[in-house]
Amino acid sequence: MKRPIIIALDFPTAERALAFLDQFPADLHVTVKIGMELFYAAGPSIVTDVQARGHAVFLDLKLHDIPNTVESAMRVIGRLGVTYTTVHAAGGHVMLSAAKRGLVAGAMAAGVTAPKLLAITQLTSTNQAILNQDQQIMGTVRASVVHYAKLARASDCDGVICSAQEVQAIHTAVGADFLGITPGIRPASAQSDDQQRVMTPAAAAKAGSNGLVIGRPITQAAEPVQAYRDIMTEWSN
Ligand SMILES: O=C(O)c1cc(=O)[nH]c(=O)n1[C@@H]1O[C@H](COP(=O)(O)O)[C@@H](O)[C@H]1O
Repeated sequence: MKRPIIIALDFPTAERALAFLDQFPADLHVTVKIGMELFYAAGPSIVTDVQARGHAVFLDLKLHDIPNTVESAMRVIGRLGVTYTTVHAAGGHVMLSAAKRGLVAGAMAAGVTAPKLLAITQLTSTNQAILNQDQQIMGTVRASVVHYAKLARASDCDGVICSAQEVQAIHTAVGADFLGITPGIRPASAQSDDQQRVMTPAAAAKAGSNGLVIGRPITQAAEPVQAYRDIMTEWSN
């Protein structure tokens, strides 16, 4: 399976997001992530606007609620024809299974392929201190991430979102066919920011990442298309 670079379209309006995206030649067929900021601002029409330009959509709404609510919301998302969507693994087995059920039912009703369901493990902004003190989860970040990956696999998810630092351990624990999609990607020269568990594109490729999620290193670059191409070169070599 092709390993995508997923551009996080973290913009406050549809106009800005689409103006940014329209710099990319249509034949590049980039995959873009629509997250909470853009979706809440622009509504579901932003999904069709991006799809109409020939790009695949990762709809990242990180659902985390009671199982019945998550299943109903996923039934709606399942109809949209997106390629990936997300749920928080911390919601537990019953909620994760309900999410999958809702997605499949929605996709079947609309006659589209069901999105791949990715469970958020520990956010890449979480470090050891946040895990142990704020979340009161003892043990290492890696152990918590691998635990959530096992839970996600047992709950019929297609993969997880994690740091590239944990991908190898996840593939060893639950199988190489389980997707480990990795944000927190930073070129070696980047300044530090809110991301805590970071890796370069080349290191993520070597670790076995199944796809990169990248926002600011592309969206805030002076030349976004060139930045995308440079990361693609590093990722594919
Ligand atoms: O679910 C995500 O996409 C996600 C999970 C995670 O653990 N860390 C993380 O950074 N993300 C998202 O990945 C993108 C990263 O953006 P940059 O930090 O700008 O590259 C943002 O849209 C985040 O919402």
